[in-house]
Amino acid sequence: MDYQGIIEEIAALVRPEFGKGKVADYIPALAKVPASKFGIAVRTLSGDTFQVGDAEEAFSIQSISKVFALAQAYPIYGEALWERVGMEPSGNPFNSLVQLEYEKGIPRNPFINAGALVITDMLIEHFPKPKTRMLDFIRELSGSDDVYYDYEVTRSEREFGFTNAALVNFMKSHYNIKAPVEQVLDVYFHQCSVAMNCRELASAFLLLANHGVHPRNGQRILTKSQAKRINAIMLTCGFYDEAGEFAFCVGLPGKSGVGGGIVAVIPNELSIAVWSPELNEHGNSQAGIKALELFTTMTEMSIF
Ligand SMILES: NC(=O)CC[C@H](N)C(=O)O
Repeated sequence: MDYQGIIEEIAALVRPEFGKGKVADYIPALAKVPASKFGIAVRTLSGDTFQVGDAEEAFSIQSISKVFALAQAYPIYGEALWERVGMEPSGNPFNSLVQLEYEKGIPRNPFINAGALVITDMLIEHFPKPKTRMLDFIRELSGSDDVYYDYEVTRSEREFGFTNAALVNFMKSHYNIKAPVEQVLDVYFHQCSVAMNCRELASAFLLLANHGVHPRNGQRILTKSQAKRINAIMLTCGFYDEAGEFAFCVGLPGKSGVGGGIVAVIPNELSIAVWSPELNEHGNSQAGIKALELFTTMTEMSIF
């Protein structure tokens, strides 16, 4: 398959999407990123890399980090993890508060903010240095020591993190948060501010195309079943209240972030990362979704 030709064609075809979305500004540091950035990287399990545009430029991965957090917590807590967070799509925006009250402080899934904050709390309970461990884990998976915390973004998240603070406080009142509220927010804001590029992201997500085995050193990080389940949750919950449409148009498990990144996985084959900072009304990359839709259409590859 001529992946290089396909992604180059996609980079040209998505141009009309530019200007239709809006760069995230509720985290002020993200608003500074030029809207015109665009990159795609494809990594195959057979060891090839294909890339186009700004695929080597680091950006804020934001909620894509929720997958890395879950991939650390799941092997430690096993199925007990699901006692504190659910596995159902929320049908609500990523930072929604409403469901939490009806459902007594148990978030719907690990990819909305509330659920990710519970996973962060679990990582704090287990690891003496969860922030260092997060970075080490992502560096190990991506094979790149260049992955870093963008502290300007971390500060910006903290300064305007009132909704996340509300979520943690509410869950703490339901005893679903164990660590101090400030610590949970600190680790979570760091994890969201991880900066890396499309190539590194695509490399890291090969883990989930490879049934939980690190594709380069052969180390098993997740059981086959855990990898399947994380992919299932990416498919049903990875795009919040747009998860149905993403499955409908793209047909792959994936995860987005408000930095404009999206990573998707074709099990047994490849992973693909796209970056374009302008977001649609659901907080997902406008051109990124279009690019992935074109990718599965042109390659005729999806999980369905
Ligand atoms: N959807 C996202 O990428 C949101 C992440 C962001 N850091 C937040 O917590 O609001």
